[in-house]
Amino acid sequence: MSDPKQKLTPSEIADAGLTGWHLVEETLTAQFATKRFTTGLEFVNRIGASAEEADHHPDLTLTYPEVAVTLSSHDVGGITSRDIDLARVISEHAEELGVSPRDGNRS
Ligand SMILES: C[C@H](O)[C@H](O)[C@H]1CNC2=NC(N)=NC(=O)C2=N1
Repeated sequence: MSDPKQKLTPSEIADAGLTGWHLVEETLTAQFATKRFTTGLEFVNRIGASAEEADHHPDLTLTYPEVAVTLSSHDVGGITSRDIDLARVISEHAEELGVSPRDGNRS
């Protein structure tokens, strides 16, 4: 899982063991229950900063009371280690803010 340009297989993605993230049509998606709009906004800002740092960018939807995240690597048309790494960072931000993934299923 080290080559950031290598498209990962569904089983490699499952092996990453990401809680709350789901494989949907070549993307990795998660919904986080934020309870308050301002918490969602802070969550989105932290994700944005990490995305800039990584130079890898998710699709984000901020609503009340949820933030939806979709990750994929546009250049290869699928999921790479860049998405897995960013998903982990996003899950860490969620934990720090007390934001929980909508369910605990693994992808
Ligand atoms: C040059 C720069 O690294 C690329 O354009 C990056 C920027 N952010 C990106 N984000 C995502 N999700 N996929 C990409 O292929 C991508 N490419």
